[in-house]
Amino acid sequence: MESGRETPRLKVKENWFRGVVIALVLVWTFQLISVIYRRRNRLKLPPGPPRWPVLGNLLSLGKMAHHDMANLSRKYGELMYLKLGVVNSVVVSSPEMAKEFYKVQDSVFSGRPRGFQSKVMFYDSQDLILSVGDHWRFIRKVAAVELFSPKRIKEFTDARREEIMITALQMLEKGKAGETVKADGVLLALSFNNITRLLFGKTYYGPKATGEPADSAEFQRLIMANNAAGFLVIGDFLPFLKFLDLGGTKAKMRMNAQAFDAFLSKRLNEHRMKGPSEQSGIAIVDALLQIQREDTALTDNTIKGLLLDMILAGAETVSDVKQWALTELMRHPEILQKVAVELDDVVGRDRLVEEADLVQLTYLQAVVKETFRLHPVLPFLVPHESLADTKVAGYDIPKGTRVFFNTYGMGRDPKIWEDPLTFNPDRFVNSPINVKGQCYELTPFGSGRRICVGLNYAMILIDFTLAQLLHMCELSLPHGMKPSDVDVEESFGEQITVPKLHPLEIMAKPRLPLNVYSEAGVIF
Ligand code: HEM
Repeated sequence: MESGRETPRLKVKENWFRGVVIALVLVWTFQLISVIYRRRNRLKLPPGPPRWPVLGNLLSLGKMAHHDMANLSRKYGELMYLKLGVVNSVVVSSPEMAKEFYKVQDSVFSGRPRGFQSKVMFYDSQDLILSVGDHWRFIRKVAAVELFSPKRIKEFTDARREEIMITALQMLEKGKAGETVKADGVLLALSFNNITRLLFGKTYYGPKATGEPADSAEFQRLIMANNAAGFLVIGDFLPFLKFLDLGGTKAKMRMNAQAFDAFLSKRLNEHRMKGPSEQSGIAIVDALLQIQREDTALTDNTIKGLLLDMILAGAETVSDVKQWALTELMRHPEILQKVAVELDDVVGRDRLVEEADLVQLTYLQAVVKETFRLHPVLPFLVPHESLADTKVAGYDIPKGTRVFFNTYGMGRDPKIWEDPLTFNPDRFVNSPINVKGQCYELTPFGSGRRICVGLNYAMILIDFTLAQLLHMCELSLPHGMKPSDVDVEESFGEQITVPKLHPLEIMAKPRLPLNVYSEAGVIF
């Protein structure tokens, strides 16, 4: 007896069994591949550029992906297919086609892609921007009804005015000392202060920040670290490279996710302990905690995800739009002059702008629309994903297809706009086109059921800041610089936004009688 050792017969049997299993796996894999292959071949996909094996069209998109998408779709048409690694994608480039996705098949295309970032940073897509299905419906309702209702937005009017005054004062003080300001810095600080004041009742930027200095330093560090990390993870497109961490993006995202989570958990704990303060509106975090007390489906992770959405989606977008608008105004003194004339007609020179004036500032609104058209800060919006197999314009769109709305290309398309490269707000004067998702040639906030939930709030921030700054301040360029020297170079790549590459530099001087400032508490 050879106890503890295998007999030759047993070994033969085992090898035979292994062989059969391997053969079966191979046959099954082969069958699966051929089924997928046959199915793909049967599909009638929209036209698109030739694809490389494995990489597909990944190499067709460079650093300025929105330029490449716009150029390619000029060649391949209003519905273009791109294969980004393993990800089926379509690019939508005409108002008619956008309507098909946003309206006719809104529910089919209401999904969002998932990836490494949504998993580690956004609580496995438990936030609002990245969630789908019933969970999305639940938070969307909370956000639309409880957080961004007209009543709630109005409650924060005083807070918005105060924050804009702080910015105007800062600019005027610099101007008095003969110094210019970099618009990106002051506008970004203003946007983050507006958002965090809405969310937590505190501000974390600038000398007048009301948050603890350590919290302010951490918040600012996190914003910079998040931008530095980027948003693209190659393994989301080429799964066989999932084990790699090119450029350390995944490690950076994990670290940022932990630090954001710690920051947000601290805010939740503080507000749980203190309860709401009603100084100027109930902070959104208090409103969410109140809802949580009545409906436990609103978990801490969902609340934190939603707060993170608003921090990351609602500040840089708003400040980038304002900077692009000011840039175009400084390049076009005749348009700036028309804005000033309107402000003096509507508001006069013996008081400051109030939010109630905005509805009458129709030329300024046209300037903002023209800014959205020529400089969309989200050039292909936030991608959607199809939740089922479907057909569009006779083409097959498989389930899981990513949808990019080519707003950059559409905004510059001569088939849609006359003289599209010229900044001309007059095209929107007496025009029915608005940015509320009903006019598919101009959808900077998207459209349909997933339209930006912060749209009305964002528009007030943009219009009010521009109106107030342009009414209070005489803006000029640095000494020796001509309007034609102001560049419109874009940068792309940090997150999915397109800010101005070189910050706009401006000098602010008072343009109203000095008593108007002192009566409003702005002393410089
Ligand atoms: C100029 C400023 C802004 C622009 C251009 C913008 C644009 C967008 C776009 C294009 C989408 C996706 C729409 C779609 O999928 O069809 C979106 C979604 C969203 N935005 Fe904004 N946004 C801005 C400001 C804000 C602000 C101020 C907030 C909140 C404080 C906000 C919060 C959100 C959220 C939570 C979503 C996800 C909605 C959902 O998926 O159901 N955004 N935004």
